[in-house]
Amino acid sequence: MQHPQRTRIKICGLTREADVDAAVEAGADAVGFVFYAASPRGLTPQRAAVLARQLPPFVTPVGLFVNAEPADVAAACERIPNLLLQFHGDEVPDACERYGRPYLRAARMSPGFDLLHFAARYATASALLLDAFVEGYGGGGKVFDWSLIPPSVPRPVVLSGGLTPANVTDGILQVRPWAVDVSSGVESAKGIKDADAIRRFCVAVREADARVATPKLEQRHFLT
Ligand SMILES: O=C(O)c1ccccc1N[C@@H]1O[C@H](COP(=O)(O)O)[C@@H](O)[C@H]1O
Repeated sequence: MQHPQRTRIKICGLTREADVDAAVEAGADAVGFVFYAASPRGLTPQRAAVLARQLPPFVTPVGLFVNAEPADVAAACERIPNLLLQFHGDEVPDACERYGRPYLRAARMSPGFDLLHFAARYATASALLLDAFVEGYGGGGKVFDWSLIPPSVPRPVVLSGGLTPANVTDGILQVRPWAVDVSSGVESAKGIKDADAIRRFCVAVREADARVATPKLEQRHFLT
């Protein structure tokens, strides 16, 4: 019997109305807005709020922050009331929890990184987003060695880092994550998404789902 899980899809780093439409039409569950001035995908809360108003119900806006000032996170939360937070810098647990909102915590994966210790430290995270360790915190389009992920992680896992329409099926079959997240792998230029690549990415995720028979990661707390 086919496993009932539908891998959730987040398309990150959106900056244009047309890209939001493309992500929604392709079936994305979440779209990410980067509130990090050093990123070529960086947006102001005002601009992100305009894009977020385009989202239909059940598509979640996610705000990505890298060591942001609390006032800046709060300002984004005020502009986009249903914003799910994603912390992608060096934020300690208290800094992630202080807004009283669900949050994703990015883990920068490299050999020797202790993901289980990280998961225990960020036990209040809605999910751990696993990205490759790169200079400049993320969005580098770099794949990490998926075998670094322990077979059982006590939080839902969002697989990220260098995913593309060509490798996401393998990633899902190998890791069996709760969700996948992509940015540079569906771009034609930094901050400019390619609608066809977004569509092919989502099709590749569904192909993987169709091939998944049993969950690999421990996610029973989610499936009950
Ligand atoms: O997108 C960015 O510029 C960025 C900057 C700082 C931290 C994270 C960033 N992006 C996020 O990194 C992961 C992986 O991205 P990619 O698919 O490898 O390009 C993803 O969550 C991006 O949104």
